[in-house]
Amino acid sequence: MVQSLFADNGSSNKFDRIVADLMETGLSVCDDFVSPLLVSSMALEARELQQSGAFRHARIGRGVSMQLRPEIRNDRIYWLDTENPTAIQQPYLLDLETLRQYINRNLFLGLFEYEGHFALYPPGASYDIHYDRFIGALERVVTCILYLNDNWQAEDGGALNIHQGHDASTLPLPMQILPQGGRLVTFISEQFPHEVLPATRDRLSLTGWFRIRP
Ligand SMILES: O=C(O)CCC(=O)C(=O)O
Ligand SMILES: [Fe+2]
Repeated sequence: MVQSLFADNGSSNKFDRIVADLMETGLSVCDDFVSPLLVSSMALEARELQQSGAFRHARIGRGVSMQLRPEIRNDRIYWLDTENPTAIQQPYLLDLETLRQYINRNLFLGLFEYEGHFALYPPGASYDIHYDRFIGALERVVTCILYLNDNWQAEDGGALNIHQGHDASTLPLPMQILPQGGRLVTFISEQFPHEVLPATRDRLSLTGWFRIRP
């Protein structure tokens, strides 16, 4: 069953619920967005890519100002080829396409395409507080993070810490969200500064953004 951590608005499906949360608060946490079987298949695919050396140290910034800054961010990433998704990625990307259409229909954001990467945070790795939408990445409008971890416990750490942004929020912020497998966190990128806290075990996710035309 799909559960929303926020208001039960009586909507019938996960896309309606996420859209209702986005309209109300700018942020949605949807458990079981993806089935456990698909979570483990995607996690296995990410592991195989990592073992074949396909992951790269993540950088910050964009274009010429892109740089390695491990003191700010030290996860490893692998960009999806969304034009040629693997059979394992396809069901999730199809769901994201449905979500994109729901968001456009209800929030009129004109979201145009999706970009995303697997991210692996080894134990102790973190990502300092930041916005996903900034000068140089203004086309990123909605952030979607799918977690791919089995049986995550609070004592494992690694929470996504959502902070108060420029505008007052109706949410109780800061809010910590654990990277539980199958959980999708969606938020308006410019609305929430956020950080990834260090974990005691590997932390795997598929992070992406719906973009507008630059
Ligand atoms: O993995 C997360 O919980 C957040 C990752 C993130 O903030 C990013 O990649 O921009
Ligand atoms: Fe982020």
